[in-house]
Amino acid sequence: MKLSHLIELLGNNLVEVTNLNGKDPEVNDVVSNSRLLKPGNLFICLQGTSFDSHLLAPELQERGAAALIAEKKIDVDLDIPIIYVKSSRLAEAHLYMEINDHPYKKLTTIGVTGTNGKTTVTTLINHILETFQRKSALVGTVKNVIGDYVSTNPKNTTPGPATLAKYMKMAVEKNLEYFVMEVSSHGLAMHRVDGMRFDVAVLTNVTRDHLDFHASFEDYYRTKLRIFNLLKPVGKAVVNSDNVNIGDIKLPRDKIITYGFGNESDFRMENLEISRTGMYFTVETPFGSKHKVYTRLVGEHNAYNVTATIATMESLNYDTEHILEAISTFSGVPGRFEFVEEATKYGFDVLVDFAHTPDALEKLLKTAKKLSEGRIIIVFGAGGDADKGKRPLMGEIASRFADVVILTSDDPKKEDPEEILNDIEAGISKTKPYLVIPDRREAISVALTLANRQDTVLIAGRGHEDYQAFADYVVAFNDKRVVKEILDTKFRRHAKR
Ligand SMILES: CC(=O)N[C@H]1[C@@H](OP(=O)(O)OP(=O)(O)OC[C@H]2O[C@@H](n3ccc(=O)[nH]c3=O)[C@H](O)[C@@H]2O)O[C@H](CO)[C@@H](O)[C@@H]1O[C@H](C)C(=O)N[C@@H](C)C(=O)N[C@H](CCC(=O)O)C(=O)O
Ligand SMILES: Nc1ncnc2c1ncn2[C@@H]1O[C@H](COP(=O)(O)OP(=O)(O)OP(=O)(O)O)[C@@H](O)[C@H]1O
Repeated sequence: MKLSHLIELLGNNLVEVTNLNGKDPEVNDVVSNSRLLKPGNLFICLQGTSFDSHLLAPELQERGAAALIAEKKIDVDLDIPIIYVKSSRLAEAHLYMEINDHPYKKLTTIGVTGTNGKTTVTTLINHILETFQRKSALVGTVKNVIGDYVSTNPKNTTPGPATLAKYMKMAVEKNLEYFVMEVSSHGLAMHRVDGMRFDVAVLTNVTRDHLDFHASFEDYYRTKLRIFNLLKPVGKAVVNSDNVNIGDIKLPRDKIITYGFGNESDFRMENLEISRTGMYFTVETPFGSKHKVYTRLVGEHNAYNVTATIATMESLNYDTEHILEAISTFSGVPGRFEFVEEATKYGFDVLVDFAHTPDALEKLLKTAKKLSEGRIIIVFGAGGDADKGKRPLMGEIASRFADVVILTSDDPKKEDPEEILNDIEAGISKTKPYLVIPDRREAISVALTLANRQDTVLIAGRGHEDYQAFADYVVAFNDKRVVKEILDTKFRRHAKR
């Protein structure tokens, strides 16, 4: 394709074009990673979070780039055209979709954003679609599945524009019909999804997280709302109106479908009954029908996730009773409110959960308290290189709801694990027993040893993850596996008779 065609697509992102000299070179591909550059490519330079690829400009020309896109002045003499834009990331998002023939147009696209619940909702939607024998791709934190292509533990929850466009094109080539994806606030802020449009965009909730990246809670909240600028003309917004003020969404009311316990919700929940093995509740639809819902998921937060899913599927014209049948067979996402069944023979419960925000931790603790007849013992930490301000809040919540708190390492990354623990400890009430045991295996072992019959041990923060990342090394670690190993090899307590 001609460079002039790609320039036209930049719209008001375009600032100026230099070095064109009457030429209109042929461009054979678009690329933003220099390691992948081939002669004839249009290269997008951008100021990244750790690297500035504008600095590579002379090398890129030398290696045959047809032209460059830049968002900063390139102060070296080049012969190839330079297209200056306001935002290289925005250009990236649009151009990758263009060269992949806008695959989102051939798919029914569902994007789920929110602080918590994205993986649960996307996985449940995907499960329902599979039950209806619809072919669907799933993209998110735990895995990316596009037909027979599967990648586990992806680098990003929301892939960058190049990978996203590649996945969508793959989905079209594999004759898939749906594309269900998690949309993180980083993804929205970095324009990763700006080149595509959604048939349904879901907002599960916005509570404190990522304030290392976003300037303020307001900025984080507004970033989440940006997903609603990316709807297809037929698109619908599905919103938790108990948490989000729908007046903040700049869409006509008939484009917004709300859900919650509140009286004004379009999909209104009531009569929630929670047990260890699942929940029953009622959902009243905007059409006035009332439905009894059964789900194997546990916790009020999961009632929200299930109802978000019902609203989404209804908006795509699926029959409510069939949706509910499919929901009843969903066993959940690994590492989310997952019991380690091996512990029950000792008379106590062990639960692994991915709660790593104050809100998720509170929801987890409240649910566990409802279900447990004994004490709640919680083992948790906080991830490194991330929002530090949430740490004391998590400490405060843990000591408010749990009987015994054991602070340990989560995923310290480049931070000193002891400092992370100090940050959490600052929020802990000193009137309750708590321990600080940096080694996660040891912390879990102590929690299991302390557990009496009928107690519940919560191991929070790592969920399905099977590693812990430290400054210079990564260790294999999966909470559920470690619990089983400790019970199998070290536990000397008599099993329940
Ligand atoms: C901090 C951050 O978010 N970084 C993301 C960002 O990277 P970046 O573009 O800033 O990368 P960079 O290394 O500075 O490079 C800048 C540019 O130079 C190019 N480059 C770089 C080196 C080189 O030799 N040649 C070259 O051309 C790069 O291709 C890039 O275009 O854009 C990339 C593509 O979109 C992302 O993969 C990458 O995510 C990193 C891996 C990451 O860890 N991000 C986390 C914070 C994140 O995004 N998390 C959310 C989930 C959050 C949650 O809910 O918990 C997510 O959606 O994953
Ligand atoms: N609707 C919800 N409201 C509050 N907390 C929730 C909700 N759904 C799940 N959680 C909590 O968040 C944890 C992670 O759930 P899930 O993986 O579905 O969310 P997520 O948004 O994908 O998280 P992440 O982006 O960090 O991967 C769960 O283990 C649970 O503790």
